[in-house]
Amino acid sequence: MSDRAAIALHKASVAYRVESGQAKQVWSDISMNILRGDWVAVVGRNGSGKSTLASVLLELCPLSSGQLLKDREGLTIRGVLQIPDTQFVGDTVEEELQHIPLAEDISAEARKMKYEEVLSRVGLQVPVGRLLASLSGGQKQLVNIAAALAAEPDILVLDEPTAMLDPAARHDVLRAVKEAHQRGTTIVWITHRMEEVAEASRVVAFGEGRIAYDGCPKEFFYGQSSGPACGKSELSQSAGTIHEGILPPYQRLGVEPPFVVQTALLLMDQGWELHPLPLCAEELAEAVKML
Ligand SMILES: Nc1ncnc2c1ncn2[C@@H]1O[C@H](COP(=O)(O)OP(=O)(O)OP(=O)(O)O)[C@@H](O)[C@H]1O
Repeated sequence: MSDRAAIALHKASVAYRVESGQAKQVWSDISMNILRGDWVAVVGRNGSGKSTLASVLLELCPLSSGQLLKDREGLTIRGVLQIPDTQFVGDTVEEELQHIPLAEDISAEARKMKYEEVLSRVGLQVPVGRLLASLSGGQKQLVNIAAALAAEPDILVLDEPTAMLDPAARHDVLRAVKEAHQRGTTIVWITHRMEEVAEASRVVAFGEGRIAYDGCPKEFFYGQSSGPACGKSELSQSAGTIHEGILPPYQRLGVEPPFVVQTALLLMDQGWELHPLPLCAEELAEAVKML
């Protein structure tokens, strides 16, 4: 485990028991360090093992072999799972927020105001006494995200947190997670939305039960043309990590790049040199201005 890692996997394998009673191997021999303060985007096709990573990090799924290592006792890890209802412990919004650290002598009124503030950080405005069963899927997901953020964990694991959200709510969640990251929370963000990868300092791509790519987002989308590879020495030690080859990693993994990258690649195909290589609309605008 690297000195800078908050949490690490060492030669980790996971097997699920299936109906026939046999074990189905999902990962084998995965090693990776998640560094303190990292923002890791986890990508890969359906069934490639991303949610299994969330479950392993949250200690909901045991390893069949290998180790999950933490940098210290008491490291706090919170997660937001794909299906919000599976995470609820209470019946009302308020009951989901009761673990938030607050002064013991706080008045009922101040407590209610604090809960409303926590919900408003992700743009959710519902009465705190509202029954969870009466919320929409996206609203339920926002309750879980608000609760996880308010706990101010050392590591926040988000499994497709924006899958059910409208664009405004996605924007609010991204802003709130960025603020948590700036305060020092390490982020592990599992996503199929490639535009969300732009926020990350690092991309880990799963493919066929192993880590198929571990590196920076620019290299993930632009391959060798992104310049010198970003520091990877401390990251994945997976024996199967792929970095060779001419095709950019996203193409080898069969995922579709975000619109900004698609536009940039078309411009580059037509002979334009872009600086910087854009991952977001602001960078694309900057690169186009320089042409
Ligand atoms: N509880 C379980 N029992 C048996 N097999 C499981 C279980 N959970 C997941 N699997 C299998 O493990 C593999 C990886 O599943 P996982 O949910 O980790 O993939 P994923 O990359 O998150 O997929 P998606 O993008 O569709 O959410 C799949 O083949 C899935 O069928």
